[in-house]
Amino acid sequence: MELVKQLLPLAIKRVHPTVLGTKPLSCKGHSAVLCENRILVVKKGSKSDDQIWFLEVDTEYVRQQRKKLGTEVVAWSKGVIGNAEKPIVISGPSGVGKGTLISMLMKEFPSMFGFSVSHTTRAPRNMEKDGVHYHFTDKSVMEKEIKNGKFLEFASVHGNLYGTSVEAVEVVADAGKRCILDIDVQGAKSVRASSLEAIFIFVSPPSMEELEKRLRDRGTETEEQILKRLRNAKAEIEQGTSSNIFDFMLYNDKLEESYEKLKKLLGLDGFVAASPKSAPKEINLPVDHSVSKIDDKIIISSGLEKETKNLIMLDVSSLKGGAPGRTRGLDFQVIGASLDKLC
Ligand SMILES: Nc1ncnc2c1ncn2[C@@H]1O[C@H](COP(=O)(O)OP(=O)(O)OP(=O)(O)O)[C@@H](O)[C@H]1O
Ligand SMILES: Nc1nc2c(ncn2[C@@H]2O[C@H](COP(=O)(O)O)[C@@H](O)[C@H]2O)c(=O)[nH]1
Repeated sequence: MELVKQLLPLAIKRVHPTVLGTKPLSCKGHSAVLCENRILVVKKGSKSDDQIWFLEVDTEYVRQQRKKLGTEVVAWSKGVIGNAEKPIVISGPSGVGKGTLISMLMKEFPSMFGFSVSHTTRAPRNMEKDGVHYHFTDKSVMEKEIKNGKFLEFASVHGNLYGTSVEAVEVVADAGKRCILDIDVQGAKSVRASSLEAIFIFVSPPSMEELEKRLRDRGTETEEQILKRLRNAKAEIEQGTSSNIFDFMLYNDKLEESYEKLKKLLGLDGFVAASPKSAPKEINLPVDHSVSKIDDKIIISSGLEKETKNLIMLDVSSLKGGAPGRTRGLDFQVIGASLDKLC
């Protein structure tokens, strides 16, 4: 009822809110039901991985963005089946080995992790591919997109803009994978302050001398850029090790040992990468259906006569996450042909 009170004046005044998040593609119709601070939308005739969407109207993220953008805001978040775990934010000074550790993880567990491809205004390095390593972008374009609320976080790092778009995180969740973000300390601080639940790891070098050696040996930066990155590294290490942004510190001395420690803190030590993923329970919702809500349960019913009704239940209390990004943990239960059990 509170949400209706909030939405009604907007509808009467014909307020056009800023719409954040990727919008659902059009479909043959939809049903919708109010769930506290968001509207659950069931698309008709869509594929099983694109049936449930949430239009967030008064969630923490929406309130934050409303304040930040100074306009009315709503945000889309797609419901994804299964329970992919929280994203992982990996931070640390340039050259410490974040990218190397992430590549090792993605190589060993390709079906488990997906990389959040950031936007940047810096020029591509020799081997870097647009859309794979970064989305290489013009400064003016990126600044406009920042104003339009496209980014979960952004920062000016070593003289260039870098940012994580909401879409970059959503693409990974859609693939049913756990998202890894490689971002600087300012970015980690912004994500920590946002409503995206994540775990935060700070990678630190054995010494400044070793950090400098790694940066120089990598051979990707000019002398001027190396010196700038090393100057910034001191402040980043100070912030990373003294603030309460990070859940874990990872000391990257010997690479293989550090990788084993990383796997341990992610609960992956002894995990057999080839073990089959438990298949998520997919249900094709009927095209003709109605949706209702009983306490925390959403009931999707099809069939006209009471005796022939097919009932599918979704427990909204077990949902996790939401905008920015996907709403995880959709779990449908076929509960047969009677509502009596629930009432
Ligand atoms: N434990 C290690 N011991 C020695 N060399 C390492 C170690 N970890 C990474 N390196 C090397 O250090 C260099 C920098 O690593 P990497 O590119 O992964 O750093 P990064 O933290 O991702 O840097 P940036 O933030 O600039 O992207 C690479 O050449 C890599 O091979
Ligand atoms: N705040 C953000 N920082 C980012 C993002 N993507 C990368 N980075 C950080 O930038 C530096 C430099 O990266 P490089 O590729 O130029 O060497 C490094 O510390 C990255 O972690 C981002 O989206 N947001």
